[in-house]
Formats: sequence, C-alpha cells, structure tokens
Amino acid sequence: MSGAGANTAALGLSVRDVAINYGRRRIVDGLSLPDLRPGELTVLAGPNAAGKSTLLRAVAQLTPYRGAITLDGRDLAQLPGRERAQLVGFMPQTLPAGSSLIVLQSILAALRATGETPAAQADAAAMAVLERLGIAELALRPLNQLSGGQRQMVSLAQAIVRDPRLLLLDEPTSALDLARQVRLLAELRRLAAEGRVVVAVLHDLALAAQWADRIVVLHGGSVHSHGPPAEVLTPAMLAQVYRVEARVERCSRDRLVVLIDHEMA
Ligand SMILES: Nc1ncnc2c1ncn2[C@@H]1O[C@H](COP(=O)(O)OP(=O)(O)OP(=O)(O)O)[C@@H](O)[C@H]1O
Repeated sequence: MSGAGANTAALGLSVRDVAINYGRRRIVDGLSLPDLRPGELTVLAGPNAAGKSTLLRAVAQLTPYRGAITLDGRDLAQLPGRERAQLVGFMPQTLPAGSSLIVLQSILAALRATGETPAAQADAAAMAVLERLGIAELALRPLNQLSGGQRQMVSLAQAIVRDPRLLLLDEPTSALDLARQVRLLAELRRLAAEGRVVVAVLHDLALAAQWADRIVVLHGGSVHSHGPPAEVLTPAMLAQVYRVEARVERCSRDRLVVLIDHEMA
C-alpha cells in the first residue's frame, strides 16, 4: 500500500499472530495486540517473565519472530535499516553501564543511525532533546559518571532524538525518583499527543492507572486482557495474572489505587 493511498484504518501499530522462540522454547505464542493508534500511550503490564521485553524487542526488530508487525500498514521487518531507525525509537530495560562518551556525543551517535546530519543542525537537535527532558545540564558529563536515574533520562533522550513515529520503552521509570517518574510519564503523554504511537512496559500499576490510555496485560506469552485502566485493573485480573488478593478503589480526584492484601497460596 502506498503512503498516499494508505487506509487510515491501518494507521498505527499492528501486531498479528506473533510467535517468538528462544532456541526451542516458545516464549510468545500466536499473540495479537489490539491496534495501537497514534496519540495513545499504551502500557504493557504483566508478571515477571510474561514476555513483555521479548515482545517489545520483536516490535523493535531486535529479536526474530514469526507473524506480522506493521506500522502505518508497512511491514517493519521489510523496511531498510535506516528508515526503521528513523521510525522506531527503543529504550532498553537494561541501561548500559556507561561508556566514557559524554552525554551529548551519545545523543549525536543515536542521531547518526539515520544518516549524516550537518554538524550544527545535529548539535541543535541533540541539545533541544536534552532541554525538552530537563537534563541539559548533563550534556557535557561522561555517561559513566551518571547516576542510574540520570542514565535512564539520557536513554530516553537517545530514543527520541530521531523523532520516531513509534516509541517503545522497557520499564522507563525503574530508576527514577517520584518527581522524575511523573516528568517522564507526562513527557510520554506529550510525545503521544504529538502523533506518535507510544508503548511502555511498566510494573507500577498505579502509574499505569494514572497515565495510560490503555493497558495490555500479558500473561504466559499471550494477551490476558486489554482496555482502559478502569476496565483492566480488577481484583479478578490481579488474582489470575499476579496471584495476589487485591482491591481496586477510587480515591480523591477519582484516581484508581490498587491495594495488595496478600499473595495467594
Ligand atoms: N536471551 C534469552 N534467551 C533465552 N531465554 C530468554 C532470553 N531472554 C528472555 N528469555 C526468557 O523469556 C521469558 C520472557 O522473558 P521477558 O524478559 O520477555 O519477560 P518480561 O515479561 O519482560 O519479564 P520482567 O518483568 O521480569 O522483565 C522468560 O522466561 C525469560 O527467561
């Protein structure tokens, strides 16, 4: 399908019938996601080892898979590397220990994955993204001297500097303090509102309840449930998927809170 003739029904990310193996072990089996539209922040939730990172890595074309993963109707597996690097931003779960590169150089290196940009323009783009994330003061610091949370913010800068259409983030708040968690999630909402498809793996269901347009719960390599937070976060889901007895209650400002009473026997 040509860009000009693209059916608006195909806009966004489509994941259909995806299977992923590590060796002979099937990790994800015949998984299809609801279509994920530009403008929405989707949270991928689920217990440890459910396959969240594996699925995200497959969407980013970092892990082989069977099935169809398309963005705006285009098969991501068939796109030339540079075009894919332009379209897809990926923030990994594990933060590299840090090289001796300074932060600005690392952002410029991420920018170069899509081709050469004139130096002044590249510097301006890299600084603009650091300023957008409120970390411009880190520009000249070596990566290996940053705290875990600072590195996580720099990792987000690397993922968004190419202005991707699809942004994939694996536990992007895991090293952040409370204020920066909120800053990052508000930023993800803004990035989505600008017309991107944004998918983030989160373990913190309170954050997911507050910020996600939609939650997709993975369990045992397939989708257990999906929908707006209030529909997905139920005591029944928490019992089936996480094996905990829990209450989901509304507190002030109509916020959902998940109260875990205990692990099920
Ligand atoms: N490189 C690998 N080789 C073999 N098995 C792997 C590899 N990476 C992950 N796995 C296995 O695949 C399964 C899914 O792992 P994955 O990292 O996708 O889970 P997850 O839902 O992201 O978990 P967590 O919440 O703990 O990060 C696990 O059983 C894991 O042990």
